[in-house]
Order: sequence, then C-alpha cells, then structure tokens
Amino acid sequence: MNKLLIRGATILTMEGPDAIIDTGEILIEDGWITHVGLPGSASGSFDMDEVIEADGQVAMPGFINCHTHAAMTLLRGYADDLPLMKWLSEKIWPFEGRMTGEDIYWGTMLACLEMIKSGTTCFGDMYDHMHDVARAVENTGMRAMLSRGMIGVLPTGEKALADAEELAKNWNGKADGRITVMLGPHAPYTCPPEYLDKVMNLAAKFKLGINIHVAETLAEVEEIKKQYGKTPVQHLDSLGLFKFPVLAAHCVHLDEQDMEILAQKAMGIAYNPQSNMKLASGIAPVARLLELGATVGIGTDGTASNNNLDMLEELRTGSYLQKVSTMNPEVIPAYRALQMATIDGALCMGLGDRVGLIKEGMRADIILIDTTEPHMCPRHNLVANIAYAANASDVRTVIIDGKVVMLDRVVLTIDEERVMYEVRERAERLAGK
Ligand SMILES: N[C@@H](CCSC[C@H]1O[C@@H](n2cnc3c(=O)[nH]cnc32)[C@H](O)[C@@H]1O)C(=O)O
Ligand SMILES: [Zn+2]
Repeated sequence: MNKLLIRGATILTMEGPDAIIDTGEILIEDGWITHVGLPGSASGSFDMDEVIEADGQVAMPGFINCHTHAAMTLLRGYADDLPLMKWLSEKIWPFEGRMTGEDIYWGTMLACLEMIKSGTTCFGDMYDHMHDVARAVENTGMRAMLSRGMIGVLPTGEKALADAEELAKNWNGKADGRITVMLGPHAPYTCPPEYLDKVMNLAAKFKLGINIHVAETLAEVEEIKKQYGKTPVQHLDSLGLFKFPVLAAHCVHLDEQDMEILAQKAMGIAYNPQSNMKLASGIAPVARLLELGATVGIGTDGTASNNNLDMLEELRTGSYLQKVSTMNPEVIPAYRALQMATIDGALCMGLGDRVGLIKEGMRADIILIDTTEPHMCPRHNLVANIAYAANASDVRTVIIDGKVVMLDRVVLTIDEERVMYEVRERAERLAGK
C-alpha cells in the first residue's frame, strides 16, 4: 500500500463554509483519502512512503474545469475579437480541419501542463481525435471527462458517432479510473433531431451522459426557434434529451421555463463567463439558475476564446459578472464560487461521488496553495483570499488520484520544454506560416 501524508496545511475541505481545519493533516492510501483531521491524528503516520510538509499553505480540492476544448491551446491568439458564428466558421473550423491526432495530443499536453500549474486536477473536454486526448490525460496523470465532439450536419457526422462509440469502449473508466466518457453532440444548431436520436440510442446502449453546447448566442436561439418553434432548451427537452444525464454548456440565453427545465432535469450547467464575455455572447443567468436549484460548474472553454485555462481567474470573473449583472453584490459569494469550481463541477460531470471534496472515501485530488505572498495578507477571511486574491502561481503542489504530479511548482509528469517546442512548431505549421 502506498501512503502519503500532507501535514501542516490549513484544510479547506469544501464540505461546508465552516469545515476548515487549521494546521491539519490528510492521509492518502492508494489514492484514497482515508483520514482528514488535526495534527498527529493520522494513525501510523510513521510508516509513510511520502510526507509533504505544507506549513503556510492551504490544502483544498483541485479545481474542476467542466467545459473546455483542451487542444485548442494550438489556436491561442489565432483568432480574437470576433462573434461566435464568424469566429467558428471563418477561422476556427478551417484551422481545426488541418489538425492531426499528433497535433491534438501535443495541444492537449500543453493544456494539461497549464491546468496542473494553475491547480486544475480534472477537466471536461469535447473535441476530435479523442484517443490522442486520452493518451495525454493518461500520461500527464490528470483526471478528465472526455467526449468526442459530433457535428451532425457535416459529412463526417456518421464517423463521429462511430468514434464516440470507440472512445466509450476503449477509454471509459481507463487510466486507473481517471478517464470517464460522455457523448458530445456539439449543439442543437449543428445536430438535427434525427442525429440526436442516434446519439440518444448510443447513450442508452452504453449508459453515457451527454455533453452539449446550448443557447450560447441569441443567433442560435433565433435559428432554433425559426426551425423548430421552440427555444433550444425546450427543443432538446421535447426530443427527450434530458432523460439522460446532460451537461449543458453556456446556457446564456434562457427564458424562465428553460431555467426550470435545466434546474429540474439537467445533470449540470457549465458556466463559461470569460468566453461568453470575449465572444460577446452574453451573460448566463446563473444567479437565477442557482435560486431554482440548478447545479452549475465553471468552465474556461477553449483557449481560443478565453485565452487561458486559469480557474481562479474564471471563478472570480464568474462571481463578479453575476454581481454586476444583477446589481447585487450578495450573489455568488466567495465560498459559493469556490464550490462551483470544485464539487459542483464534479457533480456536473457525474463525478461528485469521487472528487471535489477533501473527505474520507474520496479520491485524492488535492492542491496546495501558498498563502505567504503579500497579496494574501492579512487573513481576515481565508476563503475570500483564495477566491478573490490568489493567483494561479500560488498553487505550489498538485496531487491527482493520490499521485504527486507537481511538487513545489515542478511538474513531475511532463517535460515542459518539449511540450512547448512541439506546440510552437505545430501551431506555426497549422497557421500556414
Ligand atoms: N471537428 C469535429 C468536432 C469538434 S467538436 C468541438 C468543437 O467545438 C468548437 N468550439 C469551441 N468553443 C466553442 C463554443 O464556445 N461554442 C461552440 N463551439 C465551440 C471547437 O472549435 C470544435 O470545433 C468534427 O469532426 O465533427
Ligand atoms: Zn465549448
């Protein structure tokens, strides 16, 4: 058995606003959190394989980015300052059409590197060549929910379905259980009802959830209303999509009935504040969705529309944006924002029984954040300091599934130089330079 002890840290368990343990310790055995408590309370702490001294640091669950397209790091800074439909059809899709599986592998490696260095331990992905994405997840030690993006209106629509089936067969539950699979029909405007029927048949056959972009822009809502006489959410509901566990990304333009449907029937909603701001898609009515009882996680979306994968930045923007758009500073307080970026993100991807809390019986996805820098001083409120003041570079150490993947800012599973070299070369080639 492998035993890892973290001691000296202040533990922000995320089990509740008061569930904070000062200078506590966490025992991890074979990747499981088996003890969380006061100093000296871990039984048999003398026979550890590894001890991490974490004085001056906060231990909390790793961040969970519940909506991204990891390999889009290759497109970071390639096409900015455009609206969604023009951005996708004129810039992004032609570039993506030139990508190979190897490109996607290296793009995902860079994303994993960036995520680990900013404290993200788990991400939800939707892309192409998912076998290569899975390889990167396996090699870097990350945890991920993977879905093959499927665009039904393309000639490759049928192949995408076959790929999705392959992905489920080959990778669901693999990489020591760190990889799970969902189906990824891209959006209602790219997947007509007959195509979504096929997706639902696959979901039933393989017992998979569905990851889909919904109601991202006003243009989408108008188009779907014109075609089907219903809002995107009500259209999907009438097709029976919500009989399956659905993770709905964006959900920016909703009416009250849409919000009730999502609150009652969706497994989760991925809120992507920075992407929605940058593409000027709009502001998702998250404060209202939460009032109605919806589960909302936070996503960065891909780095072509963000342009980074920094979850601390994202949760802060997400909270501030709701405050200003409702003109109510009380909505999404600091602790709520941290919940959305951890346990609620896990729930959105069906992983809430496994990760998102520091609690006995959960897998150990834990980050250690330094609190000794000037911008974290004084400590009136630790939660506010983390949610509103911490930087990605304050994340010192990252543990995923009980394995130390970054120790004191050195990523142990990835050759940083090599990854950046590969991505630079490939990005240039893909851009046609
Ligand atoms: N090219 C694939 C599908 C890729 S799925 C994921 C797609 O979502 C695209 N994407 C990224 N961000 C967004 C967004 O915010 N809204 C809609 N699509 C997005 C992304 O560029 C990518 O093309 C095929 O052969 O069917
Ligand atoms: Zn997306």
